[in-house]
Order: sequence, then structure tokens, then C-alpha cells
Amino acid sequence: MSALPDAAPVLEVRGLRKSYRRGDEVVHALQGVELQVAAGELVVLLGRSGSGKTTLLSCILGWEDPDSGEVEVTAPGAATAWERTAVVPQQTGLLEELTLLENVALPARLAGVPAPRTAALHALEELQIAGEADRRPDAVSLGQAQRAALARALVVRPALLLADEPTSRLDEDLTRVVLAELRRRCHADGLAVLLASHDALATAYADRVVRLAEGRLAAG
Ligand SMILES: Nc1ncnc2c1ncn2[C@@H]1O[C@H](COP(=O)(O)OP(=O)(O)OP(=O)(O)O)[C@@H](O)[C@H]1O
Repeated sequence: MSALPDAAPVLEVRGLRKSYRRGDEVVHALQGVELQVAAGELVVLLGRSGSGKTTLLSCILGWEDPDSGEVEVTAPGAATAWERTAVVPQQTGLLEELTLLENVALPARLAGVPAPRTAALHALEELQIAGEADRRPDAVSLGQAQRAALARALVVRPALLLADEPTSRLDEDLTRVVLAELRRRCHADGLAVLLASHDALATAYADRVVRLAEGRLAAG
């Protein structure tokens, strides 16, 4: 399955504005952002450092309140917040007391995924990180932790995945593994992905590329 032009959007962002005050200066991070991501679509969000990518993802997640504008996520089959919108933040947010496998199995269990440990192991295998399943986050590399965080997001089969630079710590081969797996999930399962990246390689796997500059989005 690939996104159809007339497919109902999973994510709709309308007129999003967000400014920050820094001393006497006002930073206009988002200045009327419009965006739709459909089921089955992998959208790559490009933009220089400081262009507002993280601010946009944070407003979509409700981690930050926009000054104005609307965000709508439509996920009819989602029973929990995780199944609606999953996130891979820049800081992975893995729980240090748990192994990678336990970190991935936890949301699976809470979301009622059948056989959560098996599902978690499978999600780790797909991202070539199952060999580290019994290690804790402080005993693996940042790139391995990043892939575990992505497995944790994908294990509940969310409608929408927001990922902030999920390949920033990976070499080219592993970046390709991660991007190919994301694309497979989009096209096979109807997952909608918004992936913020600096990496030109990401555009090769995208259905659509958008670029954030001066607080506005344009086709990339
Ligand atoms: N809490 C804050 N207070 C003040 N300014 C902020 C705050 N958060 C972000 N900004 C400013 O808003 C702008 C957008 O920042 P944002 O982190 O969204 O950019 P980004 O594109 O994600 O950057 P990077 O790729 O480096 O992560 C920048 O000018 C940044 O300095």
C-alpha cells in the first residue's frame, strides 16, 4: 500500500504559529505551517539546524502549546495514545533500569499487543539490534539506543510516527536499514511517518519531501 492522493490524512496541521522570547529578541520558529500526512505516506521534513523542526514535532505532540493553529490526528483504530501517535525523540528517552527488550516490551504490554516480549524481540530484529536485547541503554552505543527507541515506537503499530533525526548516530548502511524498514511499515501497514532529518539519504526513501525555512513549509 502506498498513500493515495485522496487518502484521508492521518495528520493535519493548519496555520501553526509559535514564537519564543529570548531576552529582547523574539524568535518566530513557526509562522503558519500547513501540513498533511496520509496513511501509508513517508514524509521527510528537511531544514537547517534551528529552522524549527523540533518545535513543529513538539507542537504536534502537544509537548508545547502553539501560539495559534490546529493539529488533528485521525486514527480510528487506535485505543491508546501510543497507538495513535508514537515518537522517537532526539534524546531516546529509554528507561535506564530496563534492558532494551524490556523497554520495547513495556508499551507493547500496556497497549495490549499479544505476546509482547515476542513482538518486542521481532521489532528489535527488524532493526538489527536483537543481539543487544538484554543490555541496558547505558551499555550500548547511541546508535543502538536510537534503533531500540524506534523499535519501541513501532511495536504498538501506531497510526502516526514522528521521528526527530532517528538516524543521526548511524552509519550509512544502518541508516539504510532503518529507512527501508520505515518505508516498508508505511507501504505494508499504512503507517504515516513524519521524519525530521538533516540527512540527504532520507529523501531517497521518502514519498514526499517538505522543507522548513523561515518558519514556513515548502515542497522540498
Ligand atoms: N525553548 C526555547 N526558547 C527560546 N528559543 C527556542 C526554544 N526552543 C527553540 N528555540 C528557537 O527556535 C528556533 C527553532 O528551534 P528548533 O529546535 O525547533 O530547530 P530544529 O530545526 O529542530 O534544530 P536542530 O536541527 O538543530 O535540532 C531556533 O532559533 C531555536 O533557537
